[in-house]
Amino acid sequence: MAKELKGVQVFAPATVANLVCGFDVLGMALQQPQDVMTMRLREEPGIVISHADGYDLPVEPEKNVAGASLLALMEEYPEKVGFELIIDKRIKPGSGLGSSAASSAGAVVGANHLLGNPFTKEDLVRFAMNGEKVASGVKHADNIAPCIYGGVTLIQSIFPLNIVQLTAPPMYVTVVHPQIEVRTSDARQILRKEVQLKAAIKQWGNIAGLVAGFLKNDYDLIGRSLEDVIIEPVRSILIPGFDDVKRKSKDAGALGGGISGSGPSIFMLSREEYVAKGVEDVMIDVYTRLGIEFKTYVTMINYEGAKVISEV
Ligand SMILES: Nc1ncnc2c1ncn2[C@@H]1O[C@H](COP(=O)(O)OP(=O)(O)OP(=O)(O)O)[C@@H](O)[C@H]1O
Ligand SMILES: N[C@@H](CCO)C(=O)O
Repeated sequence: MAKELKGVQVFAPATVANLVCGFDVLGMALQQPQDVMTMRLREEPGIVISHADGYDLPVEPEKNVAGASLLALMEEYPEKVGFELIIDKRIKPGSGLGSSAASSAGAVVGANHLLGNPFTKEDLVRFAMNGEKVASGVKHADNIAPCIYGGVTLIQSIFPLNIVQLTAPPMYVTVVHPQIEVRTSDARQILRKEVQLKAAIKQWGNIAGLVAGFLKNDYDLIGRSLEDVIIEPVRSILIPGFDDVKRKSKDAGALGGGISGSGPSIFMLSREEYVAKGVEDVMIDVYTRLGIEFKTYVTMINYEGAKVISEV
């Protein structure tokens, strides 16, 4: 009988990319939902992927985001190694909640642990960006970085990779995921390639305001800065109920919010739990009236990121 090699179970959190005005540069990790992944070293080199969930995702390493990320890691590891990976997705693919990033980040965090932690977190982000390239056609890190570091992260630059970990005051995050699929690759293709100077000035004022609001624990500034004049007006057309959810959530006391990643999920930030729960009621009401199936989460910022929870 083949001997069982070392294995681990990894939790990888959902993430909200963009954080409204910070397209491709800001992201936040959530406490819920989280993907679960079981990984083992193999005696043979190579990657074997299977799914413990009902999603029809590719198992070929170069087509699965987890496999593509591991291949990048293996290229920089000095010895030949092999991994077996069982993915149990709790974050639905195409949700806008960083489903692809959770698989990519979870896989490299698990592999690094199994190999004795030869790589830094920044290395792991670099490897996992190869998974995002498979999912969306572009190596962006605004989901990957918060998934690996936890909390709120700023991608100051992709090439060279420069990640800034931001502090942020405690906040509740209410999420509604209408059960329609918006692929990141499609949601990127509909964006205009040029931006008006007037819109750019508004946008970079908001990004700077949001970052300053996080660092100063200034909830009012955070709320005032949660505005996107470039991406949201184009993408929100793909999400039925978006304007209603946003307006009514703010009336219910939310600081603000917008599209999570490339959608269709919508997120709203609140300072108090009772407000976050009131926002959930608003979301339930809007989607029940529209007759669209949905799922909601009332959660908080996850400050830990993807982690090995046990050896198996
Ligand atoms: N292990 C995997 N987990 C999730 N998606 C995968 C995986 N492997 C390949 N994919 C592909 O990646 C795409 C899903 O990624 P996509 O970026 O569109 O969704 P998302 O990660 O939920 O959204 P967002 O990045 O906006 O938060 C699908 O086309 C899916 O087939
Ligand atoms: N920044 C990315 C996140 C989604 O993966 C986008 O909005 O397209």
